[in-house]
Amino acid sequence: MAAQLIDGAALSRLWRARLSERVTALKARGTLPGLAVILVGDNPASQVYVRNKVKACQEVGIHSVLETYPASLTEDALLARVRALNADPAIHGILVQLPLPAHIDAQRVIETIAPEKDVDGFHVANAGALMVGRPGFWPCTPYGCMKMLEHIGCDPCGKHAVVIGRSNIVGKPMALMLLQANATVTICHSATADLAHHTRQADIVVAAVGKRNVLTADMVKPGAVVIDVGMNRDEAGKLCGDVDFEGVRQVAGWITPVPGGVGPMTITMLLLNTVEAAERAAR
Ligand SMILES: Nc1nc2c(c(=O)[nH]1)N[C@@H](CN(C=O)c1ccc(C(=O)N[C@@H](CCC(=O)O)C(=O)O)cc1)CN2
Ligand SMILES: [Mg+2]
Repeated sequence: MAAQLIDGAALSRLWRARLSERVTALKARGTLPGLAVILVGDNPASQVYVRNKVKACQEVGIHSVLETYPASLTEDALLARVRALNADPAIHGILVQLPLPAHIDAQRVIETIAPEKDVDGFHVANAGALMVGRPGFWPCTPYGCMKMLEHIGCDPCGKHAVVIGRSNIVGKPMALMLLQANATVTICHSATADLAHHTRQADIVVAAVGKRNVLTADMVKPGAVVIDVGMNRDEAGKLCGDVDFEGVRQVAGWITPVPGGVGPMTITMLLLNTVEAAERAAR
């Protein structure tokens, strides 16, 4: 039997309806949640993502401010903008769209965002909070994956989860979230000797490499939950993930599509973090 689909767009609609109610409650108490979105340069994919973020804010009643700058913006100028937003009481969340132009030190920019406004969850203070299990902000993509697991009733406790990829924004935080949920976690990466050996043992596989067909049907245990974080283009220019979807869906128990899977949930978790930031500020 073919795998069941984990519909990230539908789950997003559910979450966004709940978030609208939290925004209404905040407004009634005199707080309008505010998100600042900064885009530097003209990366076409980034332009789509920030536009979708602004649109999603409108949907749930969050006030958003989009600031766009040319790729020639200096690092100092960007840091000055971030510091000004840190001091702005109308702004509860600050997001700097990645990637940044090569002359800007992205990590330095992220470390300049006040941790309590770092709704991307990329600041070391938030990464550290996740590491030790303290409250903070969780990075949106892996957070969205956890919500998808919860939604299908997949409790990671006691399960073997294999995360393919070790980036700071997806792979590493994903592994920590699964560990916090009491999964046995294996992290695989470009130097892993026999990837299939690991993935075949997994109850949950998260593919977050940025390369097509990293996971094929022969690498998956029957019934496994497969989450595809990849965002690639095939030869025809069609959007696809890291997973060979047509093959793997014949073996897996659950699978996320691309598009319409993890992507929409990433934006929804940004909304959740922003509402949470405003609620914390209003306490
Ligand atoms: N500051 C950040 N930068 C980046 C992040 C991030 O979380 N914070 N993640 C990615 C890009 N990203 C969000 O910014 C993102 C990527 C994709 C989607 C999405 O909804 N994808 C759709 C398809 C969209 C399309 O048609 O191109 C889908 O999967 O259905 C949302 C957010 C890197 N940068
Ligand atoms: Mg750089």
